[in-house]
Amino acid sequence: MSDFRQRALDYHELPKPGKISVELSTSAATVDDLALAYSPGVAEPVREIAADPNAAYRYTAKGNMVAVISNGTAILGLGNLGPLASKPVMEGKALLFKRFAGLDSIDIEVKHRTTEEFINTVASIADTFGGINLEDIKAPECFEIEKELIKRCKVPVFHDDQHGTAIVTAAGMLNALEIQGKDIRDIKVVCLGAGAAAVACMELLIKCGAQREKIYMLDRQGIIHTRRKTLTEHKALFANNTDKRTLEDAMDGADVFVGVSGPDLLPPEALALMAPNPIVFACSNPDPEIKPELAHEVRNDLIMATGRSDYPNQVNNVLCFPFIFRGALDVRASQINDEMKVAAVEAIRSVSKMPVPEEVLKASNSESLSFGKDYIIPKPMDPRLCKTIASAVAKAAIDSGVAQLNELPSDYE
Ligand SMILES: NC(=O)C1=CN([C@@H]2O[C@H](COP(=O)(O)OP(=O)(O)OC[C@H]3O[C@@H](n4cnc5c(N)ncnc54)[C@H](OP(=O)(O)O)[C@@H]3O)[C@@H](O)[C@H]2O)C=CC1
Ligand SMILES: CC(=O)C(=O)O
Ligand SMILES: [Mg+2]
Repeated sequence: MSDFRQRALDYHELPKPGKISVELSTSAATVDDLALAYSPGVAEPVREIAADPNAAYRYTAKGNMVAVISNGTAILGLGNLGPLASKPVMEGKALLFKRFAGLDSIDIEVKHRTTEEFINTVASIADTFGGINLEDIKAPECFEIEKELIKRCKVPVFHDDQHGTAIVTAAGMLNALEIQGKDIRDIKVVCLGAGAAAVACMELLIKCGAQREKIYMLDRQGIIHTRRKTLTEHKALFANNTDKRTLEDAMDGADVFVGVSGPDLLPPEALALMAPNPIVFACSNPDPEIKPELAHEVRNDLIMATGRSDYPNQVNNVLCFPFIFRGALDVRASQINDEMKVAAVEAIRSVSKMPVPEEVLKASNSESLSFGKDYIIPKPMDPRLCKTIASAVAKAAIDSGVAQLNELPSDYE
């Protein structure tokens, strides 16, 4: 067994199995404490909440609690391995919520037969939480699930693989284009993958100025084009009126490659076909579409990013979901809308241009980091991310009319 594999297994097993636990937030030492916490005292907040559901924010942990919910149908790039196997990833997301944004989070893995059954299950428990983070649910079901749950739930529902990934990709891409001297309105984009992450990433890049007809999206059958039959609704939005059919056809002269598909799917020969000063976001986890070492061997003019922590330029939704929920929950937003997403993109971009604090250099084993080809996006452990993104998101929620609280928390300024 490789050393890293054993270390990863030990990390999850020891000192006790898993990565999260529940801690008490108040005293439960004496008879008097128990009389307040449980019977008879607990009846008082029960009555308050029965009279006014908003009182749950005052008397329970709801307002600082996010559920991470999956059915395990698209676990990272590992595929459909079922709900239970997704648990380490979902516990991991809960760990990241707590570590980076101080949000309490619990993972819930749902076994279901139909999409409707999944939707009903989540809708039935949604009120317990301040927000719902959907994770690793495959396309095309993820689109209907999110749309229906947004309609049915009073708390924000956010499919992280769609929007968290899109926000971080857009932030990193706008920065990378600036460094490579390319205009988003002119770029030819290849997107390998046509699922949850791909569709949302390309839609957000289009909102940022990319042209739909210059995007070539590929699935397992090659380029999605207008003569293909039986395309799903979301793939059809990207059907390109082209004679190109293969990845190599699409890569010829491309400025940007976004990989949200699977491991080692970008051959070096295809990378060699790209235009000068290309941008390659090989975001599949845990193994990217091309290994950075190999990509740098083929091109010395590229900007290279992956979804992993152990290479420069980690384009990963961890840079978004803890902070976007922090901002949304702090003003009790009823949803996470486009205004809040765009605010998050700009906030992430702004942190990447600030001088990097010593503690971040230390945590990332770097001697220096400054905005450039190997630092297009901040490191997740940058303590400025939380305040910068959360406050931008909370302000956008207030300005766009979806916040129930119309003032930022006092510690934001
Ligand atoms: N870095 C980050 O932050 C994130 C990275 N990702 C990564 O993106 C990938 C996809 O995730 P997600 O969108 O949630 O999953 P989905 O299951 O929704 O989509 C997967 C897509 O990849 C395509 N695909 C798979 N294998 C191939 C192949 N051999 N050739 C071409 N296309 C292929 C599928 O094609 P088809 O439609 O034909 O089945 C499908 O369109 C994963 O590797 C995941 O780790 C996801 C979210 C965040
Ligand atoms: C990062 C992530 O959410 C994924 O790879 O699915
Ligand atoms: Mg995911």
